Amino acid sequence: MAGKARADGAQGGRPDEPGASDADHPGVSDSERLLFGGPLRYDTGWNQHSDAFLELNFRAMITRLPALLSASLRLARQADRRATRAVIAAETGRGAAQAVSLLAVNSVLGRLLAGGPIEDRLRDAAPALTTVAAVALLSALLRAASTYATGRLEPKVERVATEQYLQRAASVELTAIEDHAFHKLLDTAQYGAASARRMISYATHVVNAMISLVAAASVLTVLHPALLPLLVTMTLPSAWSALTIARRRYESFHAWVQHERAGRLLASLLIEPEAAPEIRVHGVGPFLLRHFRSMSETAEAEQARLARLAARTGLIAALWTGLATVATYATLGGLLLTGSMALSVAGTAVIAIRTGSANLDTLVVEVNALHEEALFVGDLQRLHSEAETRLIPVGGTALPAAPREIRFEDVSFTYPGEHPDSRGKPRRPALDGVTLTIPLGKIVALVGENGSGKTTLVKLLAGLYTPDKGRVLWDDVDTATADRHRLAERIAMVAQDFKRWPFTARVNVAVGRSSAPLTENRLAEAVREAGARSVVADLPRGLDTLLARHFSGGHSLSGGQWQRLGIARAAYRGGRVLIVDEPTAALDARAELEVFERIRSLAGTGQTVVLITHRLASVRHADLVHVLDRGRLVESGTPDELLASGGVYAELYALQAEQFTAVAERLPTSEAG
Ligand SMILES: Nc1ncnc2c1ncn2[C@@H]1O[C@H](COP(=O)(O)OP(=O)(O)OP(=O)(O)O)[C@@H](O)[C@H]1O
Repeated sequence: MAGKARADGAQGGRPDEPGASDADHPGVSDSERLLFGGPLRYDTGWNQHSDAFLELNFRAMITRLPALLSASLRLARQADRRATRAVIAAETGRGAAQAVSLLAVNSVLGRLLAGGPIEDRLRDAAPALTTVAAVALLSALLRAASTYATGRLEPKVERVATEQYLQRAASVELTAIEDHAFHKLLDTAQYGAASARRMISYATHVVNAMISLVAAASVLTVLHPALLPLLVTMTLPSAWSALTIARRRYESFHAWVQHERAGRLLASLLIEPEAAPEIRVHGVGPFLLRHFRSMSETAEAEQARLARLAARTGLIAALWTGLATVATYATLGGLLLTGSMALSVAGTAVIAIRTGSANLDTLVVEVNALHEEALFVGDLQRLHSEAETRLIPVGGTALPAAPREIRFEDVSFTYPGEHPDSRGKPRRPALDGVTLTIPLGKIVALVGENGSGKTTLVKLLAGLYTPDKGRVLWDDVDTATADRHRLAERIAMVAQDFKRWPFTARVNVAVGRSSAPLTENRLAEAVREAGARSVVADLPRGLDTLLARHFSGGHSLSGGQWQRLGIARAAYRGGRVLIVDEPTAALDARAELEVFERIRSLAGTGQTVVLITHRLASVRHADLVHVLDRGRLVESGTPDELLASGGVYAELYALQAEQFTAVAERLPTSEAG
């Protein structure tokens, strides 16, 4: 199945069913076959998920409903208690008003169809008629009250649900965010907040329809017990059809959510400024557009499949309802003909049947809509419970106030999941039995070829991951049991791909310590320390320049300028341990020297610097160098010791030095030429 559009389709036309050939799937267009593993094998890499399918059946849907309903009630109460109470009271009142109204109509009909002069009959019916009018007025007032309270409640519910969603997303471990299954849950659950909002009005309609239905059903039972089951038979088919269609839609949504996300990503790639140069120079536009169209066409085929099934289900239900309606009215006719029912009672029965079946229809439609929304709110709840198990722990052992060293003891770490290029083969460990020491207050450099595990090591150091095996110790305190928030407070990090926030330059620096109020002096000092003063001076509005080019008034920075702001951010944070991953990759030669000079002076102030760099000439001022190779520590020592030992470091150093020597040797010749 590798290289095919796994789980990017739904049942029927789904391209991910085991053992199915492409020919079985009319939903998969030729271009998509190319995208996901045809002759060109232009696999964009989004098709590697195979989720366990949802277990949904009719009974499960019904039994889950109360729990989901109460969840939405809980949300509503969290959002606004008073408005929730007002909605419940108004809807209950409206339902009761309908029951009273039906009974009053029954009484009106009874009086009008009784014997005696018409004046007397009208006079007798007058109180009941007044009740009908009063109840109608009350009902209108309650409806207005409910509309107002619901309108107030809905946006609040959405806000509370969204906040809970975002809060969960921000407080889980990095491994959860990087886990594709959890990410899919984040994807689907984002619709839960809007669904929770919509559930409120559906829930009010359900409450209202249920009470009205109970009223109509009670009146019918009193009139004749045979009429009630017939009413139920009339409405069951629409219930079945609506729930079946909803279930299919939901299943399809789950199967296609990744596809949909990929489609949106393709569309956004076509318009994002960062991709624009390459799209034009490499002509990537038509490629992306072709795949966007192919993905959209596949999604359209799924929509068509759902529509076809919905039409068929609707037809079957309509046939069934028609037969039940005929049976109901035939029964009523039979009762009249045999004299088992008076004409006035039959009149009320017709009204009750019409009201009852209208209520049942409403109930079915609203319960169905409620159920559909509840399924998405259910995703939100699943996210909450899943996030609960993956939260960054709060509290823990205190770290020593003035530790001497950080020690990695036989640390191994493997990224979760399979190796992306191999079928079912587990990933190789990114770190494998690493034992090393980081003395605090010194400059420690991590060196090694691409993929040797340097970034992974500093992520473990920062507490972003915990080791699968071994320990990371601050003196004698194991970071696995330490207070993670306190640990993070001691770390400042300029990651390789540090975030370029679409905010002002000021915020981009101060976000390094967003929990404390912004201090201008500290900010100026951080900008100076990072050598970013010239960068800020060149900005049209200095620190207040918006660094988001696609916004009006936005400005863009070069990679090197950004890098200095990143360093300023870490300096502003002022953690005890400063981790810098490739700090000079985008800097010119002069800036590089300057940055290393500053990094050295930071160590002079007692800050520990953990430096990852490929520029070995810059490492010569480090107090200690650890060399990694394929996840293992292969050498440790001062730069001079490592050069003298003639190992991996010396070899890499010689390779870099050779390049300069070769160029230097060629220079006079080329100048002469
Ligand atoms: N988030 C991740 N998920 C899965 N595998 C990862 C992840 N990050 C890194 N890896 C894998 O872990 C191994 C070590 O990567 P790491 O980024 O630590 O190396 P590095 O020494 O910092 O490389 P470079 O010098 O290129 O930055 C690599 O094989 C890489 O593919």
